[in-house]
Amino acid sequence: MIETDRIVGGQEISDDIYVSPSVRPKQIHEYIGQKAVREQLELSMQAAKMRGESLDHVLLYGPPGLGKTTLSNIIAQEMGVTLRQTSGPVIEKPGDLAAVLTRLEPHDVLFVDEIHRLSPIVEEVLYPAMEDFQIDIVIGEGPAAQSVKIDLPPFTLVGATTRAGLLTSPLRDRFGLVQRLEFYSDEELTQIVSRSAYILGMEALPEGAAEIARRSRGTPRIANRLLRRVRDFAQVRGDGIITQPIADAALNLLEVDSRGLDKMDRRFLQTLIEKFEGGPVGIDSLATALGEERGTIEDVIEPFLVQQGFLIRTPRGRMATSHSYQHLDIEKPVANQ
Ligand SMILES: Nc1ncnc2c1ncn2[C@@H]1O[C@H](COP(=O)(O)OP(=O)(O)OP(=O)(O)O)[C@@H](O)[C@H]1O
Ligand SMILES: [Mg+2]
Repeated sequence: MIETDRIVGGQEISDDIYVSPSVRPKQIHEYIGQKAVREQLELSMQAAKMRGESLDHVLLYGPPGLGKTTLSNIIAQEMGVTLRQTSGPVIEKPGDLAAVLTRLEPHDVLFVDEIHRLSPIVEEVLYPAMEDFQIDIVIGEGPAAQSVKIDLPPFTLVGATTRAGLLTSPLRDRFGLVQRLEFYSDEELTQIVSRSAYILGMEALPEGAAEIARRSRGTPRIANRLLRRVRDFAQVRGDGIITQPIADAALNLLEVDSRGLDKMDRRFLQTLIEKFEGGPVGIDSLATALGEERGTIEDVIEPFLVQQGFLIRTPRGRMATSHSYQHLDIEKPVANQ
């Protein structure tokens, strides 16, 4: 099974809490990369401010650890308003949502993480709240029950999800700004690593930062995590300075390979190649062979492998690319068509 504290996983793990708050960018100019998203948001925020209105509702989606929470904090900061945070699974009943909404001040940002996990009855309450800044709540029970309309101050809902495909279309349609966060380039991640090292008072040479960046799977959260591990190694086995050879040795020890793949990724590709002749094979057969849940494979393993060209998803199933064979050093059989 996949360890929940997978070192190259995009999800937040216990280890991250020591580093994330201090290195999290607070202003938009500190937010590295995601140029298109940043430009769009800056424009919309400026326009909203000029009109004295609240910013349109924003939906941020993309794999974990790419900076959705960070960006929502920045939006509130740039708009000069308070950020209220909650998440889909936390809001169990319509009343929970009503309580959050009625406490908002004009133009506040309400951040709803994992918005795809809102229950349908809660979602119903959200529609008029987003559209007309109004909610209908039911007071009392049985025949005496009464529906009451409550006006809300204009606010901005920032929804975040790793699974945009799971959003219902009425919810999705109510966001004025829908932005997809992309994996970061090696150059952008190098900047992120260097910036974090500086903030944390570490000495990292540019090649050392670049080595960590290359192995961080396009994900700032992973880059910051690997940086901390490399620092430990540098202190114990070196002189504390993060050089390229030190970063390389530390990451090899952690079994994060030159492309950022870990044991789990390699096992996935190996199974696909060795048990299924490289595919195409259905996701369910692969899941069974690996003893993993289908959802985990789809969310946690595949996106990065697809993005890096190790894997393709076809209507007939998953297929390993020649890139995979090369990376695992397995000879690709000549097709006999
Ligand atoms: N553009 C960026 N520039 C610099 N650092 C960043 C950037 N984006 C994210 N980070 C760093 O990566 C860490 C993870 O980001 P964040 O918590 O915003 O991810 P997320 O997309 O909300 O993930 P999740 O889906 O797990 O909620 C942050 O602590 C921050 O330090
Ligand atoms: Mg988050």
